[in-house]
Amino acid sequence: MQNFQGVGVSPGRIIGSVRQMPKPVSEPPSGERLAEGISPEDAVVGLKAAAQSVHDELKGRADTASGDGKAVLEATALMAKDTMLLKSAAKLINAGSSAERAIWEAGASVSEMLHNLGGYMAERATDVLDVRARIVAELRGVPAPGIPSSDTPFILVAEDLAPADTATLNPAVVLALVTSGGGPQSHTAIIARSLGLPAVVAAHGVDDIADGTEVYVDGAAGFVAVSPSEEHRASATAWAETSATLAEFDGNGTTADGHLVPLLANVGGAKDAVAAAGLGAQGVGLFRTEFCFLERDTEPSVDEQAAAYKAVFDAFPGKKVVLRTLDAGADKPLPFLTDATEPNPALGVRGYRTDFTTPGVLERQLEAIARAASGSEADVWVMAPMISTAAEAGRFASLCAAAGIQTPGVMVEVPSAALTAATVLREVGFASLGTNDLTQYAMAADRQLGPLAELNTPWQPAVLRLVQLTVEGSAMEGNNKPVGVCGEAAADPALAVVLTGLGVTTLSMTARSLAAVGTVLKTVTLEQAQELARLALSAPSATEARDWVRAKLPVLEELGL
Ligand SMILES: C=C(OP(=O)(O)O)C(=O)O
Ligand SMILES: [Mg+2]
Repeated sequence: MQNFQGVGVSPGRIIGSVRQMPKPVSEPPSGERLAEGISPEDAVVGLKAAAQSVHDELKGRADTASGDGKAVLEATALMAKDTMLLKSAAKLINAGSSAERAIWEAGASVSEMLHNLGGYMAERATDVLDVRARIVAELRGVPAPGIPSSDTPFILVAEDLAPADTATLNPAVVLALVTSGGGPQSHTAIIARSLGLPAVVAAHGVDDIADGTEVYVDGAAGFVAVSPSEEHRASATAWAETSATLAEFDGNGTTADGHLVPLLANVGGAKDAVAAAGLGAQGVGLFRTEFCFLERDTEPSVDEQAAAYKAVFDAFPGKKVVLRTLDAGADKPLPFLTDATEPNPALGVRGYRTDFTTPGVLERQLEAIARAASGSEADVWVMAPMISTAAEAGRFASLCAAAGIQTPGVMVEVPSAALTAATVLREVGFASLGTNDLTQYAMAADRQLGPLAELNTPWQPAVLRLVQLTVEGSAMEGNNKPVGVCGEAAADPALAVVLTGLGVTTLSMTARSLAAVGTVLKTVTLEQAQELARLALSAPSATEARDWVRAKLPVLEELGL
């Protein structure tokens, strides 16, 4: 039996068979020629056959899909038979190029042409690149790129997942996620928690597990075992039973003694918002607006943005919705705002800083938000990501005021903002702690890197101290501005108790975690939460902070959390 130890990022114990995420298709070498003995005619016939089978595969998946997914798959399937694409590839083959290189180059020119046409056509540009990669994979006889399609449920093993993979991940067939890379705050972890899938990241060596191998995954312990034992089977069955009995969130975030901590949801668009409202979220604490436009390489119009935002506001009439302005860059590139060649993107022009290099986009976004808010019944708050100084906070507040937005705020996710919270909060109405980035920057550890996963946990006492300083800063000079948490820390029930003890006013998380956090929070008084916060702050390491706090919360073990 072979075991792998990684970092558990989303609880759940399950047994299933592995499917590896295929490696991205590499570019055929420039100038690659037709192999000896293959005539251009034969190569063209081979190319057409490969294109046809890519078309048939995508079409087959479209036939069983529904909604947005169906439309995307149908459009991509058609692209595989696009005459312009195949004709220009055939021309290159006739001039001596290999079929792989020919379709690669033809795909690049068709994609560029669509991109230059703008509007709807420009959105098809990435479909062409997807299709050419699939055709090359078919010609090479290797698996198609992207999340494997399957009718039978499987455990997805990957190096890491990109935010865009979410769109094609079907939670009905993916049972759990395991990655060899990725940190606890990576997008794989965020996606897993939002889908309620057990997940383990930074599990070194799992890339070598063969497709079809049966494994046991424990998403709380960060453990993966090949050839599950009887004990593992019993444990997976027990989890299936307890997870079904965890009471639904009753829409009232509170400690045992009635100290209210509203539990809000993190959403990326209207679909998430509707689901979150259904799961009892008391509002939205983080609306990641960049998630509405991840596939876009042109700036969405004000009308288009207003429609996307209003659809989220409409899911929460009379409730608070905290919208975050575009947080492009680093792990979430948006081609119309970010420079893909930056040497160090996490420390680069991302979040609010894109306004330095691409002025105008933020103002147009604020205009769209104001328009959407004025036609909705939600209580809309607006915050900027990656604020580092009080001056930036002040400028953001002025831009909001100019757009008619009443409640400006900031994300506190850069340590400088936490350390100067008193002056930052003088400029704006509220703060929301982004513990994912706050951890990455406090520990100088890229949140996407598996080998740094141990550093990259919000249980680090240094991170908890920054949370405490932010809360203290907010109370100084009579500011008393609300300070919430919207990083992944809020979704960890034990850490949610600690954060409450540190004095944060709201906790925002993936809606799937509301029930667990709500249940555990109700088992402690505010005073007990404060005691646990002191305990965590005094720990010499993240592991001890977590272990010490968990030992005082036996309810976690009882619920399998
Ligand atoms: C909530 C956060 O923002 P994101 O994960 O989108 O960077 C964070 O950094 O904690
Ligand atoms: Mg962040």
